[in-house]
Amino acid sequence: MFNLPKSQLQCYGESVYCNNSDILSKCAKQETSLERFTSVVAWSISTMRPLMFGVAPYNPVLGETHHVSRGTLNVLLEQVSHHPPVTALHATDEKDKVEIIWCHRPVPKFYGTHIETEVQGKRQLKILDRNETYIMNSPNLVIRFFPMPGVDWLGNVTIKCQETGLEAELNYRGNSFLPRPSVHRSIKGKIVMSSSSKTIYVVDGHWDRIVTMKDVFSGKVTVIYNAKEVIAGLKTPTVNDSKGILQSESTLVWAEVSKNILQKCWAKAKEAKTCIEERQRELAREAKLKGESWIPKHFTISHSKESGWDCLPNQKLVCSAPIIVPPVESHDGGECN
Ligand SMILES: CC(C)CCC[C@@H](C)[C@H]1CC[C@H]2[C@@H]3CC=C4C[C@@H](O)CC[C@]4(C)[C@H]3CC[C@]12C
Repeated sequence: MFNLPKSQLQCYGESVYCNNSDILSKCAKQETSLERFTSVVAWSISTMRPLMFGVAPYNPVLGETHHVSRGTLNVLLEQVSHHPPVTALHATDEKDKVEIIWCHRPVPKFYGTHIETEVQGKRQLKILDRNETYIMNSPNLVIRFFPMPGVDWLGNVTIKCQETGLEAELNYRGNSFLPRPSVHRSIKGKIVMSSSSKTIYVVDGHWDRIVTMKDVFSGKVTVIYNAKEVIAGLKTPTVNDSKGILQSESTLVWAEVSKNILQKCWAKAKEAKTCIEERQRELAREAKLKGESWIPKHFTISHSKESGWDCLPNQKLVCSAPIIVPPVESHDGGECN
């Protein structure tokens, strides 16, 4: 398998900081709890993007970080464990008063025709002004080799807001054998009031195209998510202040490997990658000898058999980053608001 010239940390980060429309601030701005909830559902879908087959991001080294800002949204990721791999994400936006905390541990299972990676761990989105926390999970990632090569999201996602009692059940589906476009990358689900288990909206569509919701009382159908609008024409983050970049930053850690991949110098890329992995093994060996356990810089991690891995950010706010996502030009009359 070839490497994408970026790290897994960057892939996780992109799903938060690379949005064309302001789908995240919409979650905070909506007036009613039901509107906020449906916006959170749309945001959750926006983090599930189509991934490329045949290319994999780098496996992050322990302590690797990725720190990027987009407008007032500051995102910080850290690889808090290497064996097993655990990635933590913290993002805050002081203007919109939202906070995101993710803690993920991918667990791949190998089958003859595909690899199914369960993405364990939870995602939290907090709307601070309203004192609301939305807790959700990630679907599984399926890398299929046969009969049609492809990467897809599969399985169930639950989104819950305890404060308002609203809940969503989403089911990501795909083709198992027969290629049927209506099923391919489809998503079906419902939004319910958990106390009465009454369905309010039925969610239907395709996560790589359009997702709608239908009001079960009035029958009215509205588009809640349009993949094209949200993820088309995304901007690559750029370095704004090269002196401010941490030694542990993904773009710096993997710079040599990425440079060689982009120049198609495969042997050199491989050499640089082996070098990073060797150093990682060496550090792990030393730490083991000293009986030291690794302490992440930006998160406090906990682990239990029942609830798995959990990460709590050490800082209340993420500071602005030396790498920024350039603003989208709104030449067509502010389409992106
Ligand atoms: C055994 C080998 C081939 C498996 C390699 C799996 C790698 C490529 C998988 C494992 C977990 C995956 C990540 C799981 C969750 C997310 C969050 C989502 O919002 C964007 C994609 C992203 C960031 C995935 C990118 C690909 C990923 C890093």
